[in-house]
Amino acid sequence: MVGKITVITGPMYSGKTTELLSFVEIYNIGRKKTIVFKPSIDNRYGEDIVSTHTGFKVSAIRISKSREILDYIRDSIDAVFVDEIQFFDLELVDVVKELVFKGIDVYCAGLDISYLENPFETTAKLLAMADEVIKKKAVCEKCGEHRATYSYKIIPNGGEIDVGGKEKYIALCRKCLSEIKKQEVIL
Ligand SMILES: Nc1ncnc2c1ncn2[C@@H]1O[C@H](COP(=O)(O)OP(=O)(O)O)[C@@H](O)[C@H]1O
Ligand SMILES: Cc1cn([C@H]2C[C@H](O)[C@@H](COP(=O)(O)O)O2)c(=O)[nH]c1=O
Ligand SMILES: [Zn+2]
Repeated sequence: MVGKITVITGPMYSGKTTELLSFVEIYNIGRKKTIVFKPSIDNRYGEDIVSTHTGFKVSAIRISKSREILDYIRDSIDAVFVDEIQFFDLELVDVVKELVFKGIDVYCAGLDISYLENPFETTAKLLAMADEVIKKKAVCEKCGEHRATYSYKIIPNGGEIDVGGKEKYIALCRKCLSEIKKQEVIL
């Protein structure tokens, strides 16, 4: 038996973690054995927790390197969930392959592009391998339409890897992002 790969992607606030955790619940209701991982760099909500922006939380294992996932895998595990995949090293791709060939379903959630609009490589590679891709949109914080595909950094410092929330990033649609960029050129 082989497992399947599902990747949930989109900008910040688009509901990626909410969707990931709803799949965790579905497996748990079906009395399937699940395990959730997050990168140790993401220290926003405490050490051993994955949380949505609305505060819904589940227990998670914090890891620094993708390969550590394999240390926690037992024969009884039915599904593995990984949040914030954009922060993981590229070896996550091989780890995910190994898991699906063991018959485990793997669900990954994370940003597709940075605020500089560069694709996050680990997400991009997993998207290419996925059996199922769920692309989410957020509400644009400028025009209010449910069309936001970009995470815009309001304080343009701190680098491309920079953990944070609303104090640093907002969700924007393409039209509003292009308007803001035009203003940035004028200023
Ligand atoms: N601009 C926004 N668009 C949509 N939801 C937002 C926005 N800002 C805050 N939220 C809240 O964020 C929740 C989604 O949180 P979460 O699943 O953690 O998203 P993600 O993992 O994609 O950042 C929504 O249910 C909503 O309550
Ligand atoms: C756009 C962007 C985001 N980040 C960081 C900011 C947050 O800590 C996470 C994304 O969290 P979410 O669950 O999707 O809301 O990523 C970053 O480091 N670099 C970026 O360009
Ligand atoms: Zn907009």
